[in-house]
Amino acid sequence: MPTMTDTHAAVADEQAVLEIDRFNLWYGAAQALYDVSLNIPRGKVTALIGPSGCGKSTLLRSVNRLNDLIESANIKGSMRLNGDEIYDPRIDVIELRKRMGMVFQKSNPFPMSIFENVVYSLRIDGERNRKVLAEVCERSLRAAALWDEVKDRLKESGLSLSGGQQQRLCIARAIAAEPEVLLMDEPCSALDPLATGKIEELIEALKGDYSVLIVTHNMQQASRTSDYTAFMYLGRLIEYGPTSDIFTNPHLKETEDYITGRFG
Ligand SMILES: Nc1ncnc2c1ncn2[C@@H]1O[C@H](COP(=O)(O)OP(=O)(O)OP(=O)(O)O)[C@@H](O)[C@H]1O
Repeated sequence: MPTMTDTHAAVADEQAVLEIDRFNLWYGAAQALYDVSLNIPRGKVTALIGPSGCGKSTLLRSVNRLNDLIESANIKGSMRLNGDEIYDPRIDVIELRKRMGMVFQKSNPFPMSIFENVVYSLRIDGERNRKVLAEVCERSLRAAALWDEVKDRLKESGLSLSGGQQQRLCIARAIAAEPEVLLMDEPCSALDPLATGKIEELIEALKGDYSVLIVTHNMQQASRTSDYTAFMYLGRLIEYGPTSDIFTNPHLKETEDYITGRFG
């Protein structure tokens, strides 16, 4: 197994929103990430793929420091969000997390109305202007491709929506906060194919306006929705490049074996 990442030259043409530099993570004595270096481009969708247990979720959760909540976790290395060191001991983690959106495997609407779910981050920041709240709500629901389905029921509970709608509501809530990067951890794994298709279309539509880093088990999903793909194996980043190249013309045999289903 190669210990150096094969990063395709095209990645260097992109402007990075997130720079991950020789990042290592241990759970107690067990190392889960080894010297991972990758730049996540601005305004693009980047997919993290790889077999179960290779460290995809660990890497994603490290970006917004969710791994701080795990006592046994220790890190070495650097991550920068628009130039700011994420692991700077002086950084305010709450403020840092506000700069990122996070969408989990299982949708997690708050037990409140659809409207209040979407404008939640603005409420936290003390926004009271109804016109502003209504505008942000509509814009975010439109961006999350949910507006037409819910515009007449904004006062109903977010929990009254279908699973797929709930996941789009969570994306709308994340978008409303204008995140610098949107992190998605297998956002379709609990959804049926129809709802999955809608989320995939939505992710495609977010390109350009948003920088998305998405963990997925599903290679078709990675190839359909992402501009760049990073292949991880056993805690290492093996190959990283434009999605079309990774899927049709990978440089490494390990990547080819994985994407053609020979293991994983
Ligand atoms: N909280 C934890 N404590 C100890 N070990 C952990 C913890 N979370 C993950 N691990 C271990 O770290 C390694 C990477 O796990 P991780 O969940 O990041 O992989 P993954 O690629 O996201 O897997 P999957 O696709 O199955 O979700 C695995 O060996 C896992 O058992």
